[in-house]
Amino acid sequence: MAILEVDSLRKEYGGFTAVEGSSFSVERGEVFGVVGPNGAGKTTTLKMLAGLIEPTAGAAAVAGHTPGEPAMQRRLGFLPEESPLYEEMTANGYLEFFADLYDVPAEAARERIDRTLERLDLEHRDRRLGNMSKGMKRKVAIARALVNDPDVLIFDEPASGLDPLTTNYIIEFTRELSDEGKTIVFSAHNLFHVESVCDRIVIMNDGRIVARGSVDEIRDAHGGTKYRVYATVDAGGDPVAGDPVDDRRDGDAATEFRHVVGDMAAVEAVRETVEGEGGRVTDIQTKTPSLEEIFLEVASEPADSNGGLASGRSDRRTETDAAERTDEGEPTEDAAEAEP
Ligand SMILES: Nc1ncnc2c1ncn2[C@@H]1O[C@H](COP(=O)(O)OP(=O)(O)OP(=O)(O)O)[C@@H](O)[C@H]1O
Repeated sequence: MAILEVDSLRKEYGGFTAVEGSSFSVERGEVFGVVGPNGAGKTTTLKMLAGLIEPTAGAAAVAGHTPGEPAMQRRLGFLPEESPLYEEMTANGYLEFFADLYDVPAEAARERIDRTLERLDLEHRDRRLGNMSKGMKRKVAIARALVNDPDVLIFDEPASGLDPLTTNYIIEFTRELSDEGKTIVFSAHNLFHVESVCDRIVIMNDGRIVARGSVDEIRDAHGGTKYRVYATVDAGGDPVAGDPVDDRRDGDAATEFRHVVGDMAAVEAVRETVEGEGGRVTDIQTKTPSLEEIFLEVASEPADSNGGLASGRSDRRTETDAAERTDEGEPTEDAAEAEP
């Protein structure tokens, strides 16, 4: 059952469209990744879900509530990309302060804070936040997002700029939270982590969703596994009956080449051609594209508003946006970007 629904979200800043036609839903207990290059619209999307900024058009619902409603805020934990903390406070004092804001009874708050900081392996809890390392501060910010024991967590770049050990800790912690039934939506640049922890993802580019699904589904939709067939034929022979090959080395006695094909039937066709020329296949290797390779491919292609790839790139500053606004009502003003 979907706990988070996003329907045709759009966000404009002045004449600039930062997010356009964004629709997706997240099931209870899922880890859902929002991926994309710098400026793709990830933070804007997450802020709209957290109720920190108002969409220009479209709607979102978290556990049945509109972002920003007090009932939703109680069920949501948000970790902003930048999380300035009150430098003079200790980690304990800071987290107790936020627990109090959420009306968590003092004893329950103490237990929750202790447990979370223990799991995050945060030492020196009575050290001033201003004297903590970047990684320690990030852990405190994560603990703050959990202080109200939310069902849904929205993490914007939870491990950005941290060392590999701390990063792994945070990614592992995210996985544990999901195992406990929490729903997590997070954005990240590290695609290896995204691939290792996310059930499903959307890839955004230029404000639009350009691919969606599990990493495997996206991989299949973008060519899936490829087969590299290495073969040799006598010099002068025709390696694959006129098909252009990807790599070819002409020697005095033989021509060696590599041909990349998409399925086993094509592999067999190459083999038959090669053997028909008196040559032989010397090796066959499978090549599965990494999420990074797919990302680079889709991030350079235009998108339609449904998350499929389309033929025409939309200009994010088009006049047609103005026409759309007239149909859908006046854009609303941004809510103040305050911390929740
Ligand atoms: N308050 C704002 N006013 C005007 N433009 C904005 C504002 N916030 C974001 N933008 C623009 O909207 C676009 C999307 O920004 P957003 O921060 O959502 O991207 P992002 O995918 O999170 O990028 P990054 O990976 O660099 O954090 C960018 O071009 C950005 O400059």
